[in-house]
Amino acid sequence: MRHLPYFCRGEVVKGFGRGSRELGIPTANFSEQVVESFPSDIPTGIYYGWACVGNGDVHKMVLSIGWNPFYKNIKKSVETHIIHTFKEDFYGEILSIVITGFIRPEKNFDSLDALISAIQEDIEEAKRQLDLPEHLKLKEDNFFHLPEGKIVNNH
Ligand SMILES: Cc1cc2nc3c(=O)[nH]c(=O)nc-3n(C[C@H](O)[C@H](O)[C@H](O)COP(=O)(O)O)c2cc1C
Ligand SMILES: Nc1ncnc2c1ncn2[C@@H]1O[C@H](COP(=O)(O)OP(=O)(O)O)[C@@H](O)[C@H]1O
Ligand SMILES: [Mg+2]
Repeated sequence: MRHLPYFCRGEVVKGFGRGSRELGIPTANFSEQVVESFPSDIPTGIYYGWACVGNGDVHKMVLSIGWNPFYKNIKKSVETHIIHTFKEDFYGEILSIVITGFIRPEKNFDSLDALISAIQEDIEEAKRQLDLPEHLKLKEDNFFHLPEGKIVNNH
């Protein structure tokens, strides 16, 4: 895919609160400004890559870009589920991500359980793909060691 790997950094803001409450899968949502900075021709859908909160460790992640057809959102969102258990929320912190691969387009589902199962499969797929050398090497990218506070999107 032409835009990948895609590097992005931005503040974590509040979404609808459904990720943890309804799905049991929290997603760190980027601000509208960061969502608008994404290339308009990057396909909506589910991606995987690496993520780090503030100056923390780099973890595997899955990412959703789009309108969440199951919930029929009016505004496009970019949401990262970090494959790691955090002790606390991190609203207001700077999240740095590199998107390295595409999994599938966004879909609608007949039930909440079907959506949750699909996301769990995405997480397993992301874990497998990110262990491959071509994706693993981006975990060590200098992007994750830039001085904090500097907002850099894809450069
Ligand atoms: C890996 C992953 C895959 C997702 N796939 C879909 C999808 O196919 N269709 C959909 O409507 N929403 C999908 N979502 C988005 C969830 O609906 C969304 O994260 C949830 O509504 C939480 O939103 P919130 O952050 O506003 O609370 C996906 C989210 C993740 C992390
Ligand atoms: N592993 C994780 N991945 C993403 N966010 C997490 C994780 N663990 C805790 N969080 C916290 O949960 C919040 C997301 O939960 P969510 O229910 O999706 O709420 P919101 O709708 O406000 O995005 C994140 O902003 C972050 O502070
Ligand atoms: Mg969220």
